[in-house]
Amino acid sequence: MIEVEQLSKRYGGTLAVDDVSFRAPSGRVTALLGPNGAGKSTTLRILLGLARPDGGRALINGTGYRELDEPLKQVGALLEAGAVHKGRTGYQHLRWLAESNRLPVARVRIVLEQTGLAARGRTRIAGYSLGMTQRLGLAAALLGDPGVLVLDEPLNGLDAEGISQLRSLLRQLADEGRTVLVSSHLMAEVARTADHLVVIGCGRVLADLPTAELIARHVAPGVRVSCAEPARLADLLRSAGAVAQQTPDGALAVTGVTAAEVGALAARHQLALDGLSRTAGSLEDAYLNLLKEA
Ligand SMILES: Nc1ncnc2c1ncn2[C@@H]1O[C@H](COP(=O)(O)OP(=O)(O)OP(=O)(O)O)[C@@H](O)[C@H]1O
Repeated sequence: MIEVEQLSKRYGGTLAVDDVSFRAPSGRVTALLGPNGAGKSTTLRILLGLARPDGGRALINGTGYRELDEPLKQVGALLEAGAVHKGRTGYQHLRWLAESNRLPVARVRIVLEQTGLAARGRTRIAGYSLGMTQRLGLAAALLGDPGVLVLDEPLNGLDAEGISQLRSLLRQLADEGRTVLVSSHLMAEVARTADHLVVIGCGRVLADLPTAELIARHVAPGVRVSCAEPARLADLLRSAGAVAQQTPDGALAVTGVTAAEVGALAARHQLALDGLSRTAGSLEDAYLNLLKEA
């Protein structure tokens, strides 16, 4: 369990983290989501004892990181690609980490397997792609078999297959009862992985809610309509107070009116419709709306 309580941190004139509170319970994938510079890394660095807060506190299993017993067995962390010895192989790097932290060396093979690096364990890190370096960081985080995982932008550099594998791995780790906290600025990718979102912008919490609720609260369902005279229909819809935008395929994406109202308006003006359907708002739209509202 992770608890962040009224955390703040200032760097000169910048309030990087401004009274941030949230919880990440065990058994759940929680995403800390926000644009670049929102304060995600600073929050995670404080949580991991790498920066001191000006106010508030961040606890892991009820304790500050620096007070944890055998921290690597309790918390696995992936921060921005840290210092690794590029001349070593992935296997050697993890083995060195295990030995220097008194962790069982048998864990090395397990985490290489878990992160899809088993076939590249004997390759020098200098030859790793960004995605492979990211997997190696994740393998290092998992080495102590920790109950809490804190991963800063773990999706960065991964290709579609890597993202899908990471998603399954995070889900599995949470299903095993672990606490998984992931930061990202990529709404679409995170939404399919996380159960719960903590959205931050300019150092403040803008939303703290189940992923599914974000759509319901922050995006209006819309209508998709196509006809032979989209520009005319768009004018009519706008006069009726709706927001209508032409999509690349020539249809109109409309919000602010129901599908029935669009149908009735078209009928009144004798416009034949080719298609009319309701659309759900996308998470990406919900996220952008939320940031805009803030
Ligand atoms: N060590 C530092 N010294 C000065 N300013 C900093 C420092 N670390 C962060 N900041 C500033 O604090 C704010 C929050 O940065 P932070 O890195 O926490 O955001 P972020 O959400 O993680 O963004 P990104 O995705 O770009 O890393 C930014 O304005 C950043 O410039």
